[in-house]
Amino acid sequence: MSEIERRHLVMPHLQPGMSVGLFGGSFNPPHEGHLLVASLAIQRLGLDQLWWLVTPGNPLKSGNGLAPLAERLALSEAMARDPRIQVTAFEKSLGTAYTARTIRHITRRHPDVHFVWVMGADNLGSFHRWQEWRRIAETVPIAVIDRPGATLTYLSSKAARTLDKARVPERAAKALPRMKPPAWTFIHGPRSSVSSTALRLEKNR
Ligand SMILES: Nc1ncnc2c1ncn2[C@@H]1O[C@H](COP(=O)(O)OP(=O)(O)OP(=O)(O)O)[C@@H](O)[C@H]1O
Ligand SMILES: O=C(O)c1ccc[n+]([C@@H]2O[C@H](COP(=O)([O-])O)[C@@H](O)[C@H]2O)c1
Repeated sequence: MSEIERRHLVMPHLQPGMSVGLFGGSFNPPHEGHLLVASLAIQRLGLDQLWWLVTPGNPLKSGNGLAPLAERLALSEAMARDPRIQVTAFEKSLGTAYTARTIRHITRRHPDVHFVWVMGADNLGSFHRWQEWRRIAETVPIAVIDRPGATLTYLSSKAARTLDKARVPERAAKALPRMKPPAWTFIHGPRSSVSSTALRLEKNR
């Protein structure tokens, strides 16, 4: 295992009462869109920390073309300069790529911290295919950040329809981390149309 992987296997340090965003992704590679989501979430949700959770591998994506974890970590570190952003790969040490298991582990270990799952609007469209997605929504509040091409996803996605009654207005976003789940909101703000897929295609051209 590389040195950078080893350094990122430990869960970041926390204090009781903190509000912490959990921003999971492949980051293959990380880009400006991720930074925009991170800063918007920190600002609008009033977060003390945002964990940039670099996944060992999205269970719904083929591993084809997935850069090594060490490379994705190094690029993420170089990009996320805000001290409130903690780049971590501790899911690898848990031996899971499933978000439900990650969240169960984190919330049991830190019952005195207010966690909120952060994801782009495109992920809301496939959220109902994630393992134990209902359990995730019952365990932590969720902030969905607008993304070009996915702005209206919340109208059509199975998860959004199922969780309709748990949706809170965007103006209540600051209170979201302390709300009893299920609770979710959709956050609008500056958008970026960058994607890792486009960057990989450009690189291989
Ligand atoms: N430009 C963006 N705007 C809003 N959310 C984004 C943006 N890019 C990525 N995200 C969100 O960041 C998280 C991690 O995404 P990921 O690392 O898969 O990047 P991606 O650009 O979507 O990658 P790929 O094109 O390979 O699917 C997801 O929740 C995704 O919705
Ligand atoms: O737990 C699942 O079943 C699951 C299915 C798809 C995606 N996820 C998680 O969603 C996050 C975003 O993944 P990605 O590849 O869209 O960046 C990342 O943390 C993945 O591990 C989780």
